[in-house]
Amino acid sequence: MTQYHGKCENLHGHTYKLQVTVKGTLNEEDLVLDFIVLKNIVKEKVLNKLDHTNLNDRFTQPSTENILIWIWNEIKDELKGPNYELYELKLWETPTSFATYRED
Ligand SMILES: Nc1nc2c(c(=O)[nH]1)N=C([C@H](O)[C@H](O)COP(=O)(O)OP(=O)(O)OP(=O)(O)O)CN2
Ligand SMILES: [Zn+2]
Repeated sequence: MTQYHGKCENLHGHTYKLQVTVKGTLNEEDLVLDFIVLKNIVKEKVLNKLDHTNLNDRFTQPSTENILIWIWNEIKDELKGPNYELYELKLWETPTSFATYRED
């Protein structure tokens, strides 16, 4: 992180884990949202843009918090359907360090 003092100001990598939560009601197939559709949106809008890139090229400060806000803005319109909407994001930087983002 560029705007951080401590061990994390040095260039380093993480194996992030992202959890996307959608809320809604059942459709005519008794699904809120097909997992396959959800995964394709996340792949196209998030993973293809961030995975194996230098996050410092996209973010002034690649904190978990800033990355979450960016992901939210990338997928919130895609995840707005007649019966569902984006509810919450959770992003793990390490198995023990994570942040959660929601707009209430
Ligand atoms: N609120 C936040 N705090 C920190 C963030 C962040 O994004 N938001 N990021 C970092 C660093 O990126 C750092 O890599 C993470 O630190 P840490 O959890 O200590 O990760 P380690 O892999 O070094 O874990 P160890 O438990 O020390 O092995 C810092 N803070
Ligand atoms: Zn880090």
